[in-house]
Amino acid sequence: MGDRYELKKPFPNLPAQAQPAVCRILDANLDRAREGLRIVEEWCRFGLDSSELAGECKQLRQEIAKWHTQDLRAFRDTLGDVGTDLSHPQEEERAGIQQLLQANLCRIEEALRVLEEYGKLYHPEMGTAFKQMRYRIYTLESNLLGYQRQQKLLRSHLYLVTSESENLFAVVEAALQGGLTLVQYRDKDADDDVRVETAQKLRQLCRRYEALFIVNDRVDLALAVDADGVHLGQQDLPIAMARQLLGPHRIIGRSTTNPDEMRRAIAEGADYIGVGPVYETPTKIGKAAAGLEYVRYAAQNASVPWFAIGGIDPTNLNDVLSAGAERIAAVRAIMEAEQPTLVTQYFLSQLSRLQTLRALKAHLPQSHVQSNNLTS
Ligand SMILES: Cc1ncc(COP(=O)(O)OP(=O)(O)O)c(N)n1
Ligand SMILES: Cc1ncsc1CCOP(=O)(O)O
Ligand SMILES: [Mg+2]
Repeated sequence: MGDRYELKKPFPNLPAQAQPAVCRILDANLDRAREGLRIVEEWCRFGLDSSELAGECKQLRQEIAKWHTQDLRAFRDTLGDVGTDLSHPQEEERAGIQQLLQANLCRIEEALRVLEEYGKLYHPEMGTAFKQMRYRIYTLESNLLGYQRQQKLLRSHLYLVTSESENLFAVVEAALQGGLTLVQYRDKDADDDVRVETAQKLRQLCRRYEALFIVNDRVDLALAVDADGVHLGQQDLPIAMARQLLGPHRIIGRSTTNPDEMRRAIAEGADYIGVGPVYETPTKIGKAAAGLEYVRYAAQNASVPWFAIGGIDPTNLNDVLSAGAERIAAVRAIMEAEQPTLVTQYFLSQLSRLQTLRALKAHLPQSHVQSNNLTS
């Protein structure tokens, strides 16, 4: 195909009086699809640094452009278009990047569907071409969502695992206000109807703050509420089985208490692992501490993001970080805090200070690190 699609035989069946309207529909939707793609492409390029996803958007834009011939543009009549003033209130406000992307992907899909249907009247090959492009958008959407999740996971250094609480939503929201980006819903006792309702509400809350939402133990519940992923312990479903059920783009985390479990979790495809319990904890009675030794082992050997967990609070955080942790998970320290926002901010500030220090150390000569006491 050249730069523009060659019109071998436009309008094989359509009466002449309907042709201008169809041309205007095609012209408007060719524009709409490309505009939407450009918006998604910019995020893939500048927000996610993904040349692969940006490249797919660009290719689709170029394929659409080939159909946008002069014949169709010639029918444009913007002044006479009764629809130019119609805008949806939701177009005026976007809660965040996720919503912006979702809205534009939806716009592209709608435009491609219109092009598929009306295109069949215009040219024998247009319907099939746009149907294929619509399926490519579905794939793009799913890859984009998966990529976004992985990026967010990489950027998350603090993980709140919830416990039953009368103030569950208020505490989680307070932590989100403090900058938390990763939440796990953990409830070992509630009935399923309560679990579904609670998970749905937490899911909504996390969405509002653009935080990842993970469900503990239950793949079915994670799917039912469209969670970003699931956390599985050693006694829960095998990772391969969970992956089959969840598809390629949701996050799967696995608990590990020793090097052997770590090796297996990573080999089986866990996206992240829990490392602990670092200290004995009343949140998990009867579970022996794996200790700081295991944290040191993880710092040297884990090849996926890992969260030190178990008994971590502001008083011992420094010991855990000194053992090499860059990510931590906590239940009581946040769920039972008088000021969950402040504790969250404290954890995050210490974790981010550590990252800065380690990045600095990696770029400075060793003599400078020692003489300026930049050890952590
Ligand atoms: C981040 C994280 N790490 C470890 C666990 C513990 O999971 P598991 O061993 O399955 O125990 P329960 O939480 O199910 O009691 C976790 N939940 N999160
Ligand atoms: C769920 C879990 N898995 C290992 S330790 C732990 C509980 C951590 O809770 P806390 O932060 O209150 O000690
Ligand atoms: Mg479990």
